[in-house]
Amino acid sequence: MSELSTTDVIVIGAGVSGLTAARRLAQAGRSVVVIEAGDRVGGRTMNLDIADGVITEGGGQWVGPGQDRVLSLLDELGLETFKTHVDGKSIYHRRGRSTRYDGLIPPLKPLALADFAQLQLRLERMARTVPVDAPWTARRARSWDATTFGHWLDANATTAEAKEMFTIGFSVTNAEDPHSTSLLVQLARLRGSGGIDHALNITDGAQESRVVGGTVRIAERLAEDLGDAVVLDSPVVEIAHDADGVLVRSARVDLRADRVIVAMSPADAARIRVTPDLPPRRVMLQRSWSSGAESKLFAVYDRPFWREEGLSGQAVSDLPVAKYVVDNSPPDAGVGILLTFLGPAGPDASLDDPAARRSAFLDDLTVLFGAQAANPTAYLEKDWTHEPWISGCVGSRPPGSLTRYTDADRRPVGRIHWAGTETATINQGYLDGAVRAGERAAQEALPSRRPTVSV
Ligand SMILES: Cc1cc2nc3c(=O)[nH]c(=O)nc-3n(C[C@H](O)[C@H](O)[C@H](O)COP(=O)(O)OP(=O)(O)OC[C@H]3O[C@@H](n4cnc5c(N)ncnc54)[C@H](O)[C@@H]3O)c2cc1C
Repeated sequence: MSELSTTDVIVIGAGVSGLTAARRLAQAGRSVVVIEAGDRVGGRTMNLDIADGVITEGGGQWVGPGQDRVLSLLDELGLETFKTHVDGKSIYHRRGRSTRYDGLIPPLKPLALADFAQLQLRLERMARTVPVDAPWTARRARSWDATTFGHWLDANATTAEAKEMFTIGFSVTNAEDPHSTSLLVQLARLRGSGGIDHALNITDGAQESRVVGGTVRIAERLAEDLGDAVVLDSPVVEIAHDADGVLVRSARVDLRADRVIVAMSPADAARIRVTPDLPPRRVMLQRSWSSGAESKLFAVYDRPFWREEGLSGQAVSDLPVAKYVVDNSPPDAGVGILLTFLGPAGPDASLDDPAARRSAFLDDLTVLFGAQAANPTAYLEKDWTHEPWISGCVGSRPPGSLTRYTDADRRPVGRIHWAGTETATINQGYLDGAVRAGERAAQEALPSRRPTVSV
């Protein structure tokens, strides 16, 4: 155990949010220490190695227009982006039939297309009435928070095909079953992130670009600049706070500071003991936060062979595993990578077996892209339900939480401030939300000075 020392601000969690907060505080002349439980920085961003410097992203990977704070941070850190590959025809596969199409919108049947449009129109009209900073004050907040997005879809979709489209889009972008998220939460997210087209699209949307070298480079670059101020392998177990300062106890260091920023999802913050107790609103929010269960599955080929056939690599289907597929090849296309998202964990227990999952994914890819897809040179998976310090993918609030616990996600408790993408009002759940939350928490903690009185 190292000697007890002091700093202006302690940041707990070396994900994008915590490291951004630390950078802004250091830039403002504050001393800061970042304490991370794991043996690496980046949190929900990480690279998976394929071979010889070729990587793919196991966690968050895309950035897009409107995500101004993360785009500006990328510039500041000298990191470059490249466009997600979209050239060529995409595949829509439903009920045993594949259709190739150009552009963004899969060729749904005319009735389903009209249904999709009316659902989108209604959702966006409802979202416009939800104040992004205080969704619980919307006129219909109580009734929208009493139901789930999935139940709303069940009641308002008139075609199975349009409902399927929304379910696939929702599950991929939210890592959750639509029946577990409050409708009000979903409306607030739509309001804060540019609407449905923006959420679903590659071009002009949230999936437009990737970071050269992987998004984990953001955290790595931030940590490089912070140097020794980042302590790894040191899970924080307790925060003690009073009017004079905070004391943070972790596996490798105990530190005093004027303020602390907890930069992680509320579900993960629940593991840290706080004395005196947090307000019940905050405790209940943390306990009820549901983390998303989502895995990323990658099939790697010696080249993106589908491009030679005029295909973009993008597919939307009703197949068991590959419901949404995208070309995730590196910028030089030195290898070809097809990516799909699996989850939330569903009732199909056969997919619990890794070998069965791999084989079901490759079967689906073969249906979509032909026999060459059956024999990848490598297969990789990243499952976010087995991380020791991260309880899952981006999650959300169940019905009732937003109207009951309102802003307990980000309201400071004494000298404790909250960051993490889940506390953002704009682009919540995205990397951009993580940056915004870190910058907001740093701003709150700016009045900090080194504590002179012990806790
Ligand atoms: C599969 C997947 C796909 C995604 N796709 C995208 C995408 O394409 N685009 C996009 O914008 N976003 C995407 N996201 C979301 C994005 O990755 C997150 O919004 C962002 O990385 C969250 O950063 P954060 O700093 O808020 O939290 P985290 O990255 O979770 O950081 C929290 C840190 O706190 C640490 N910690 C936890 N407990 C303790 C403790 N007791 N003591 C010390 N440290 C602790 C954790 O180890 C972690 O490092 C995706 C996420 C996943 C998982």
